[in-house]
Amino acid sequence: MRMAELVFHTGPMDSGKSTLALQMDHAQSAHDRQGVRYAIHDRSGGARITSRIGLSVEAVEVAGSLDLYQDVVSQLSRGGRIDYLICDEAQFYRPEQIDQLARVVDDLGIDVYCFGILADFRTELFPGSKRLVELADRVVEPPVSPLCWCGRPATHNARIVDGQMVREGDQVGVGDIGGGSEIHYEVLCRRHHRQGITGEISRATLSEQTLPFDGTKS
Ligand SMILES: Nc1ncnc2c1ncn2[C@@H]1O[C@H](COP(=O)(O)OP(=O)(O)O)[C@@H](O)[C@H]1O
Ligand SMILES: Cc1cn([C@H]2C[C@H](O)[C@@H](COP(=O)(O)O)O2)c(=O)[nH]c1=O
Repeated sequence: MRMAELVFHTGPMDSGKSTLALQMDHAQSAHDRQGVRYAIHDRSGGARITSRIGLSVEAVEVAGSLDLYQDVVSQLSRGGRIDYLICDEAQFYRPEQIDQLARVVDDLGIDVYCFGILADFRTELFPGSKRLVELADRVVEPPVSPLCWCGRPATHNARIVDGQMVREGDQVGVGDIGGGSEIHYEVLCRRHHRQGITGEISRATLSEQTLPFDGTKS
């Protein structure tokens, strides 16, 4: 018999994690398997799992005080059936909550699929992601990697505040990729994350280089 497992799907922002979470939920539920979806700090602002590809579904909000093991047990004791959990934005879960998820797998035989980014804009691991790497049966990268402006696979998340890439600030800052808002994110390769060269800086540098050498128009 197949053993239940704790799986961590991790990649940078915009790598299709929420899309995959929704696809897995859809695929599992198609065969009468019953699942519970959990999420926290979704970009939509609600208790939802939201994919940039346009899909969005309701989820249970993971408050900091929520004991995920007890939550599952209480749903089962009310007569519900649970075959799997889908846990999005798992980087924001507390490490204790990841331990509770491991217990759901081991003691209740329920599959737990987690999705989240590994590291923050400073390249430091989120505590929840660190615990997932420590406990997961498998750590899986999404099949499609987003690209840095230079064409290399993007592996790191940069935070942009008022147009500037920053390296200090609160670890949690819910936001989206792409410009438009005061705080947003851009995915970069390690080299350009380390050098602090965003797409905007690269475009500005390139256009300066293509101006006539004395800077005047002919
Ligand atoms: N208009 C679009 N057409 C096709 N794919 C898109 C479109 N917009 C976004 N995507 C893809 O959706 C994925 C981002 O999905 P999402 O699940 O929101 O990512 P994550 O949860 O990892 O931040 C990326 O692979 C991106 O290329
Ligand atoms: C790098 C980084 C990201 N966040 C936030 C920004 C988004 O709300 C989520 C990631 O969502 P996605 O579905 O993977 O795009 O995390 C943050 O709070 N702190 C960070 O350092």
